Amino acid sequence: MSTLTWTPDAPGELLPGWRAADVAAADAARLATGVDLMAVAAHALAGRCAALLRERAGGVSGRAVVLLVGPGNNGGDALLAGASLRRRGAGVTALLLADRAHEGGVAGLRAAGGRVIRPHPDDEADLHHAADLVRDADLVVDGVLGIGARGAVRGAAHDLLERVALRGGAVVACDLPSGLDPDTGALSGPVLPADVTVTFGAAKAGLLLPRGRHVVGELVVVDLGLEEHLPDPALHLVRDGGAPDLPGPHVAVRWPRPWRDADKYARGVLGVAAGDDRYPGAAVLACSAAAASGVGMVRYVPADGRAAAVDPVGPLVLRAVPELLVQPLADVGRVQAWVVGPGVSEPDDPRVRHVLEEADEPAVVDAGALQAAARLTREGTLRRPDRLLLTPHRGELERVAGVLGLERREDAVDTARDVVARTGAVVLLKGADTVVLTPEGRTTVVPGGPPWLATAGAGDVLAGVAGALLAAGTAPGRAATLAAHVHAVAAHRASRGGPLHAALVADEVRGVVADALGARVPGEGLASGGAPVLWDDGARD
Ligand SMILES: NC(=O)C1=CN([C@@H]2O[C@H](COP(=O)(O)OP(=O)(O)OC[C@H]3O[C@@H](n4cnc5c(N)ncnc54)[C@H](OP(=O)(O)O)[C@@H]3O)[C@@H](O)[C@H]2O)[C@@H](O)CC1
Ligand SMILES: [K+]
Repeated sequence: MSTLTWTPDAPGELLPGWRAADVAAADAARLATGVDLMAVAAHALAGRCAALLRERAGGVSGRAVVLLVGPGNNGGDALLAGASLRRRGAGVTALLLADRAHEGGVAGLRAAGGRVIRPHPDDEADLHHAADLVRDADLVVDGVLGIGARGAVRGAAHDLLERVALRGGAVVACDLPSGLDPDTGALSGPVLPADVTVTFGAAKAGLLLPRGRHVVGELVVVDLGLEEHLPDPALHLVRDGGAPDLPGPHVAVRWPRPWRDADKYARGVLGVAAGDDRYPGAAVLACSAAAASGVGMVRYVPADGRAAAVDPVGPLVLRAVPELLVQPLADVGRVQAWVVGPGVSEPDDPRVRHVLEEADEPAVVDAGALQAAARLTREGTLRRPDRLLLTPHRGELERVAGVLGLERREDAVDTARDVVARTGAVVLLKGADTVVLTPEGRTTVVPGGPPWLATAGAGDVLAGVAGALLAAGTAPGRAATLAAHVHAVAAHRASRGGPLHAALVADEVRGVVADALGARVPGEGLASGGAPVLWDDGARD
């Protein structure tokens, strides 16, 4: 479970993240206006450090603070914050871990009465002493590297971090945990996981991405007045409602809700082409989750064009969702969206061919239909990919990329981006966190469910929720983000810290959506007064 929160409480539902180069350019533009950004940054950093010391060590005065200082301005921030903490009575020691250090910062700390030590990188006794100081500190400020970092931390800082990485005391990262790539969140070398990361000007994308999130702790974004100098964000992170089991405002604002006299078609009719003799449960889970998400009706389409009377899966699905219709592909009535692929084991299943090559309705393409989508892309016969939402986990994504002949990438998010570019469909990449990427270039990170959610059938539930949203007219990118968030929140509820299974997650979906929408008056339609039934302003988030 991620502990990432952010303050000050952002008014929006989404936290934007930028690339380091964009933030550096905005920094430079803002600096040119004559503002002393480092002073503002250091002041905010010192304030958060003092608060953490009060929380964890009962005060600031007399507490031991160690600054890990690298060669650049990141170290300068830490030194100036250290000077401020020293003036508040803390004992502050700076460990200079590179061959140079920010001069103004060193002078500032010395003037305030702080101690400055430069451990020799090749001297075992020096490093040992430094490691002891770090271990005994009430608070460590990581100012080794910021957005100027290239690769893993090197030199004395590397050796020291390796020795102290598992210490238990409080850690505040200055701008970002050193060793975390500000753009991708990739961690290289030893990294000190932070209790709080105080980041300057704008959240860096890497702080919000799955690979980096778990070492960030609480994220504090310090306002440096960069807004007008920043381009569009590289990505967004969806926020929860204050705890992982509470849905965030994103859902309340965007979930489609029925108008007072909406009929079932207005609510959305979903075709579910899922499950077969080998995997009947996938159909049950997808249909249950769709029903729990507010779909108007589900038409379940059995394998092999079988009639309802002879299909063995139909009775199971009907037991779970008595109001649904079981209809063979040849007789299926009107639907507004599809879920295709969960529990489909035959690569040539006619249901897959129908949805991917003949249908025009939006579709969630999962599991057994993913490779077919890749193959049809290659053959140029995938019908209207802009209506499709592909929902692979990492392994499936690799296979899709393989079928598409894409170059191997180290980071799954990069692979997903390539798949989006090649197919023209939205991709929802499942993992510890979910990442949604759209052809318009929007990337949204949705904090994941508990680790217990890595369980058979979890993806079938997600597909059902997303399918219900597509049937209601929600655009694929937005449906993906909403479904992933509701799914993760439902999983937190189902788990309550313990094991879960997919059917329990499906059971929680209805309550999560109801809680998210609870503030609205039932039957009154949309606060926005928009489209009569369900709304979608076309935004692709
Ligand atoms: N700009 C502004 O207005 C503001 C900036 N602010 C602050 O400045 C920070 C950016 O500062 P910065 O540009 O000096 O970069 P920073 O990350 O401190 O270090 C770069 C140095 O590290 C070195 N180095 C690189 N990789 C390395 C490695 N793996 N292992 C070891 N060394 C490595 C690299 O050396 P090089 O490799 O280039 O020889 C270079 O000397 C930013 O994060 C924020 O905290 C705030 O005060 C707000 C206003
Ligand atoms: K840092």
